[in-house]
Amino acid sequence: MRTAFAVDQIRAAEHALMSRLPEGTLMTRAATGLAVLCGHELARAAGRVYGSRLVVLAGGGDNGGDALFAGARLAARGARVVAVLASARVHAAGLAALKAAGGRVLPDVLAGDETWIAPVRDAVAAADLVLDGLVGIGGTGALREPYSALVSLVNTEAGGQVVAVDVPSGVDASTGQVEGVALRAGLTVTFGAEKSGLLVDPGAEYAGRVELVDIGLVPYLDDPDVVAFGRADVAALLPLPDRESDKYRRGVVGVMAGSHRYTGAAVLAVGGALRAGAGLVKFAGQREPVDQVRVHWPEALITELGGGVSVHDVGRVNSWVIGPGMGVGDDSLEIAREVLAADVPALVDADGLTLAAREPSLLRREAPTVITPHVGEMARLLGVPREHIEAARLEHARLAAERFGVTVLLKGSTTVVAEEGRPTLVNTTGTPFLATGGTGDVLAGLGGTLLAAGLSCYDAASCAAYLHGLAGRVASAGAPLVAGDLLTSLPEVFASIG
Ligand SMILES: NC(=O)C1=CN([C@@H]2O[C@H](COP(=O)(O)OP(=O)(O)OC[C@H]3O[C@@H](n4cnc5c(N)ncnc54)[C@H](OP(=O)(O)O)[C@@H]3O)[C@@H](O)[C@H]2O)[C@@H](O)CC1
Ligand SMILES: Nc1ncnc2c1ncn2[C@@H]1O[C@H](COP(=O)(O)OP(=O)(O)O)[C@@H](O)[C@H]1O
Ligand SMILES: [K+]
Repeated sequence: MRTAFAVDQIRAAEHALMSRLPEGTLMTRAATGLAVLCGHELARAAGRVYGSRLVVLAGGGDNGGDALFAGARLAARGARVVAVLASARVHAAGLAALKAAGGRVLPDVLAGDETWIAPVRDAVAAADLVLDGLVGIGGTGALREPYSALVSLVNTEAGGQVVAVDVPSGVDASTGQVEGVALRAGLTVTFGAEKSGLLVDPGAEYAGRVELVDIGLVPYLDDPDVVAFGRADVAALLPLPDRESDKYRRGVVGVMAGSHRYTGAAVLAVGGALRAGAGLVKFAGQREPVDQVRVHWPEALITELGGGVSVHDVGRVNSWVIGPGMGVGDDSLEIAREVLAADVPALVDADGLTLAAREPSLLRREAPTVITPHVGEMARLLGVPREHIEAARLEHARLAAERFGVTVLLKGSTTVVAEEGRPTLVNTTGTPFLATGGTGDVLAGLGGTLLAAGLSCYDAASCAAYLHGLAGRVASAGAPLVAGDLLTSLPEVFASIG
């Protein structure tokens, strides 16, 4: 399991650790680790450290100090290092070390004219590696000048590897938010512990690959702010059938999905539930989706609603999945009320969430509830513009979890799972090829089966996101996928988790 922390947690741990060590020890550890990793990058890109070209961007805080000391170490190994100073108050000892090792300083960025632009651009374009020590965890708000101009220049002109020191400048280390410009790194070398903002978009996208340098902070950190499951975490939670299993013990999933317009949603949600290992799937819906589910999944038990047949006729289930393609009319609202009145865990998706935005009491249940909104559905539920949600996924997923008292799986480029009292989970599997109609329906079925098998909402949502993302990768292999391909890939994914 990967763990990540917010800036105030890092600061508290840093404070506790620093009080036991001679001054400067942590920066020495950080800069040493940074220089080693940059050395590897240079060896890979330029074939060697000696003679390679390095540009160090240094801001006015300790982030700049780290970069200058790392630059000094690489200069001592024969790299040709030039520094660009973005503040009048750069780390004095770091700058002195760089100069003593043979590093040079480029023309004054702060002079107030534009004479610095051409030499800095040429140096950045020719560099084998650019080291971003402008702003780290001390950054607040959108980057100011000249930082933002330097970052824009590196983003457009860098010909070689770009390495962010601790955090890409312009990315909020706690939230991953970017106001204005931020540095696009190929590698982020972070110190002590991962920062939450490196795991969640947009920050994660700017960070590139993340390498951690251990500086001894771990014993001083409290519970993580954010976690990411790995294969072993999912394997430990996934229920596997044993000799005593029968279909009822494995879990009976009720699926309420589809409508005459959206028949496919029903087929995909039932497929997701079956392929995740449900003992039994009971499908309830209108005639058209019923006909389609019958054709595609003879394994499902079917209840056709209407004509005096209601949700009660479905009988006992261990969990409900409700929403994909079910429609948002008054009939659907009545059905949603009946389904969500059941005292079993429920996963509410898609149209179920549009109905809940209209009638929030639908989500006020005693039994455990997972909601799986995409950004548009989340915008309706919270009444905020979707751009705000995309910019601050952690914040809005947590807000919805608190406001509705449910577990929230917010879908999208970074899927996050939020539940009060638990670290927010960030899913690291997946592929942008999942952005195609119907893939969310498969996820809903998958999550419903894990709930029926007895997993908590948090575990079911987190495992479902992980498995769904892997299925996307297997199905896509770099090419477009269709939602049905996920169902074909799921057996391989489950087998690989073992
Ligand atoms: N944690 C640890 O254990 C260890 C941490 N270490 C390192 O310390 C780093 C934190 O250092 P830090 O506290 O000095 O802050 P830092 O990130 O350099 O930023 C402050 C500077 O940025 C500027 N600035 C801020 N916002 C800005 C904006 N929007 N636009 C423009 N400028 C902006 C701000 O300017 P000012 O507001 O002063 O004008 C000031 O100059 C951390 O990331 C890691 O690298 C390691 O050395 C050892 C172990
Ligand atoms: N850019 C992206 N990168 C990775 N996964 C994505 C991206 N966009 C969407 N997804 C995933 O694709 C799925 C889409 O689900 P959803 O929006 O509900 O579609 P539908 O309603 O058509 O089934 C979700 O699992 C979501 O996390
Ligand atoms: K930085």
